[in-house]
Amino acid sequence: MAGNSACNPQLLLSHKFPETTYTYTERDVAVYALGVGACGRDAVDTSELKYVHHENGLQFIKVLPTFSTLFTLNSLPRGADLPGLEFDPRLLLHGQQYIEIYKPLPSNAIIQNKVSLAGLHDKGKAAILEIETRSYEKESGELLSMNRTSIFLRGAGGFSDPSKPFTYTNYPANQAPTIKIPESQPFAALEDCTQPSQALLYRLSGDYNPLHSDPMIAKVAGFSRPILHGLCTLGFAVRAIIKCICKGDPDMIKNISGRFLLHVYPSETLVTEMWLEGLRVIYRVKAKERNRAVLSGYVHLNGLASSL
Ligand SMILES: CCCCCCC[C@@H](O)CC(=O)SCCNC(=O)CCNC(=O)[C@H](O)C(C)(C)COP(=O)(O)OP(=O)(O)OC[C@H]1O[C@@H](n2cnc3c(N)ncnc32)[C@H](O)[C@@H]1OP(=O)(O)O
Repeated sequence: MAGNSACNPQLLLSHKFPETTYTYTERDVAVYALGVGACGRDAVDTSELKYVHHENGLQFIKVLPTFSTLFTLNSLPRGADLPGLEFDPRLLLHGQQYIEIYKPLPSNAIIQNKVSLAGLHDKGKAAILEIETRSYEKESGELLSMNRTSIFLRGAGGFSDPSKPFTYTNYPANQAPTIKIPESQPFAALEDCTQPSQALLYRLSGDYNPLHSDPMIAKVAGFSRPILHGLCTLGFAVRAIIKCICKGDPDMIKNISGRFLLHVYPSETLVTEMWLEGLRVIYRVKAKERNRAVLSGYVHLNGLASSL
C-alpha cells in the first residue's frame, strides 16, 4: 500500500468548512432503500414496501433514518486535500458513524448543511478525522439531523509526539460507539444476503468512491476485490432493527452509533444480532461466511412498539 501524508493540526482545526446543499426526490429515497437491501428477500414485504411504493404516489413513501447519511456526501471535498492535511484518498476507510434524527425525514427536500471538524486524532499508523454535518430543511429552516463521520486515514498518522499523541474532540464522550456486547442470547437476529452487485447499486446514491467498484483501486487499498460501503452495511443493520424491534416504524429511531470493525465483500450474508436494553438496542453485524464481526454499535429509540 502506498502512503503519503502530512498534518498540521492547528491549521486544520482553524479551517472553516463551506456550507453544502443536498437536494433529493422520492426517487433518491427509493433507490437508497433498495441499495440497503429493502425488499431484497421479498418484493411484497409489507414492512418494507413503504420505502419504495405507496398506493397514493411516491410522495408518500417513508424514508429510512440512515438516508440522512447521504446529506454528508459533500462534507469532505472529494479528491482534494484539506488545509493542514494531506492524505492518500485510496487508503481512506470509514471508521465510525454517529447520527441524531430530530424529525422524520421528508420524502423530498432541499437540505442545507453546516459542516465542522469535531475531532482529530493521531493513531500513529493512521489519522482519524471526525466531521460533523448538521442538516436543515431549506423550506422550514428546521434542523432534521446531525451526522458525525469518523474517517480512518491510513498512512496519515505520526504527525505528533508519539509519547503524547495529538487528540481533540468537541463532543461528549458518551456519544462514542464503545459498547459491550452482552453474553446473553440476542433478543432478535436477522439474516440478509447482500448481492454481488450491492456496492454497484448502493453507489448510485452518490458515494462514487472507486474502492467500491474498481478492482485495481481495491487492490491498492489492500483488498482482493471492491468492498461494500460502510454506510451500506449500517443501512442493512438499522433496517433490520426497524423490522425486528420497531415493528417496521422508521420514525422510532432517535440516534444511531456504529463502528466499522472489518470490511464486507458484496455477496456476503449479513447477520444482525440485537439486544434490547430499555430504549437502547445494542447490535452487532457479522459476515456469516467468515464468522467475523464487521460492525457494532447502538441505537436509541423514541419508544417501544406496543407489542414488545
Ligand atoms: C464526510 C463524509 C465522508 C465519507 C467517507 C466514506 C467513504 C466510503 O466510501 C469509505 C468506506 O465506506 S470504507 C468501508 C467501510 N469501512 C471499513 O470497511 C473499515 C473496517 N474497519 C477496519 O478495517 C479496521 O477497524 C481499521 C483498519 C479501521 C482499524 O483497524 P486496525 O488498523 O487494526 O486498528 P487498531 O490497531 O485496532 O486500532 C488503532 C487505533 O484506531 C482506533 N480504531 C480502530 N478501529 C477504528 C474504527 N473503525 N474507527 C475509529 N477508530 C478506530 C483504535 O481504537 C485504536 O486507537 P487507540 O489505540 O487509541 O484505542
